[in-house]
Amino acid sequence: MLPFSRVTVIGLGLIGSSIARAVRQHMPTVRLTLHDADPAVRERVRDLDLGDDVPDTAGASVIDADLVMLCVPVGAMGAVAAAIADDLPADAIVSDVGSAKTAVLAALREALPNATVIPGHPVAGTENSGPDAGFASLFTGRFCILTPPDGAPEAAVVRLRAFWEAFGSQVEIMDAKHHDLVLAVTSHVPHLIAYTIVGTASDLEEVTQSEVIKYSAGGFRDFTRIAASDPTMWRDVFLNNREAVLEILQRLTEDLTMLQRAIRWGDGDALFNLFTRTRAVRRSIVEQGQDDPAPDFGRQH
Ligand SMILES: NC(=O)c1ccc[n+]([C@@H]2O[C@H](COP(=O)([O-])OP(=O)(O)OC[C@H]3O[C@@H](n4cnc5c(N)ncnc54)[C@H](O)[C@@H]3O)[C@@H](O)[C@H]2O)c1
Ligand SMILES: O=C(O)C(=O)C[C@]1(C(=O)O)C=C[C@@H](O)C=C1
Repeated sequence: MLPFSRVTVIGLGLIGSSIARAVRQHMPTVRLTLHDADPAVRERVRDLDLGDDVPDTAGASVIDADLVMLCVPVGAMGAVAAAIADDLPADAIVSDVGSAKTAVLAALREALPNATVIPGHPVAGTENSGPDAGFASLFTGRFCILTPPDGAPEAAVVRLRAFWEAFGSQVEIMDAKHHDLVLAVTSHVPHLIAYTIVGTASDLEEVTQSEVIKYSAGGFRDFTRIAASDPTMWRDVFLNNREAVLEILQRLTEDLTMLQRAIRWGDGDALFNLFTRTRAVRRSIVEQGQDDPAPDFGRQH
């Protein structure tokens, strides 16, 4: 049996449009209602025929929903929740896909104090944005982390888990604060490093823009992919996961200083030992199949 029969997705960019496509593919009988604040996006979503209905207001899109999935930038979650508050059915489950969880949970609970709110985060994405960037298999073989607050109804968590598992995601349950620390290490600070190195390279007066493009065949090219990620989304992630990001940045700064000293004083052992350890990390990720864009978690889809 399907966990939900009337799903509303608000925010039809990369993630929202991927969810819409995955719902169509894996749950074709679900009634799918889609809304985006941007009229051009709504028009495109209608052209792409991603849902059954594309109302012009957020309120109208949730009137008979049993699941409302918020797929807007983290900084817009509170405003969207406030916009649907009057029209949300009492038994609907509200979830989201935001990359930071503590701030989103607080914003959703403030705007929707009586609703069942179960935040989530599919750990899957690309550097692209908008309704054309989405694809149905984005979540297949990827983790989706749910961060239910204390006292969240277990039945609601079970239904949301079933929703993501239908897309082939592996669902994990985590405390929101712990999520934010883990993701600061594995996603947020790595993006900041990519933004920094690409920014530094393009600022260097001795190196021209054309040389940056010409010689970016190797590692730098991988950084440029990450540094092409959506500016609004990432501005909001850093402003809404301040504490954890600053804590990890402090650690990173200390480690960089240690490396600076090793290079200055010719301490080859320190460099060699670190690089040996990091090579082992990469190899264990590859062995676990996590470098594969769609590892098989042993489930039939
Ligand atoms: N891009 C990724 O790799 C990735 C991965 C996992 C989670 N996320 C999270 O998913 C969310 C969406 O990211 P995305 O990459 O799909 O962004 P996106 O820029 O592709 O799409 C966001 C959409 O939200 C719409 N929007 C903005 N404010 C709105 C509002 N107030 N009401 C209705 N619609 C509004 C925009 O018009 C846009 O169409 C973010 O919270 C992000 O942190 C992103
Ligand atoms: O592969 C990418 O382009 C991503 O950045 C995806 C990525 C990540 O850091 O892993 C980015 C943000 C998310 O919240 C989840 C996934």
